[in-house]
Amino acid sequence: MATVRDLLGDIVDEVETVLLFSPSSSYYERCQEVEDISTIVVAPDNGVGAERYVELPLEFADLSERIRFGIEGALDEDHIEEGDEVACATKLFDDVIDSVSRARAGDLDQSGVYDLFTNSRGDPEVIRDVLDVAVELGQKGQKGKPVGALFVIGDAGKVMNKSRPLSYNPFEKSHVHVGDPIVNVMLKEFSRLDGAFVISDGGKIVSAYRYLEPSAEGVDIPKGLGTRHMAAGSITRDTNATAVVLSESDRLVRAFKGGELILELDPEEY
Ligand SMILES: Nc1ncnc2c1ncn2[C@@H]1O[C@H](COP(=O)(O)OP(=O)(O)OP(=O)(O)O)[C@@H](O)[C@H]1O
Ligand SMILES: [Mn+2]
Repeated sequence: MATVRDLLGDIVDEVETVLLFSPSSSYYERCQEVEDISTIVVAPDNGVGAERYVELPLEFADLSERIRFGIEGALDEDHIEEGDEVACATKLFDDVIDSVSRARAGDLDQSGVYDLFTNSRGDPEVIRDVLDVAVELGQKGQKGKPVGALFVIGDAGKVMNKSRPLSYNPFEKSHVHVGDPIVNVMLKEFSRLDGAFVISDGGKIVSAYRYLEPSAEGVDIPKGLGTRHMAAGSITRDTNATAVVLSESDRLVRAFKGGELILELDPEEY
């Protein structure tokens, strides 16, 4: 009689590398005791002190996104090589690791999300902080009403040249950065009015209320999205900036880079 283990054990057959997504330290320790495997921890922080580690900038609600990010990160950090068979152990329904997927490194489509964080002009923490603000704004809205917002991160000089002010700039001469709790409150407050926030590579808020005037020629954004998203897509093709948009109408958060939609998040799932 075959057992469930015979049937499902195939998933990890001849696998030499395990990617552990956000393991507890006891789980990580148990993994260290397994012979002939190399372990890579993929998590928001390296609390377990893993030797091989990939930082996860956000907890992807979509499991395949999370796994692709981990594998791309492990490849980029040279923890694994293309063609390696890896097992990915993740939390899906529970707060403990409850699922395993097998993949061959390099075979999955590039997600673009890893690239968004590692190869953008803006620092990865700045992009993450802006995504956090957009997600929070999407969850809460402005006094309960849905609100839209547009953040342009990186290459700020060029972005300023391709835009003009709609109103006085409340951040003129100030030296404030995203991620600072007070600033996050300000960003949410100012998002009631029109236009875009312009943020430097390092996270300094350069301006609010900018009307972007990039050329939209040849920019292909999904149908149904309006001028805010078109402006976001276009500015990232005209400059090396990354754009993060919260939609007032469908309440999703999207990121654009190089003129393309890279990431779509539902704030309700975070
Ligand atoms: N070029 C631009 N630069 C900065 N802000 C813009 C630009 N175009 C539009 N916006 C902002 O986007 C708002 C919404 O415009 P619109 O409804 O056409 O965009 P949308 O892509 O459908 O966004 P949403 O999903 O939030 O409705 C405008 O009121 C304005 O504040
Ligand atoms: Mn609209």
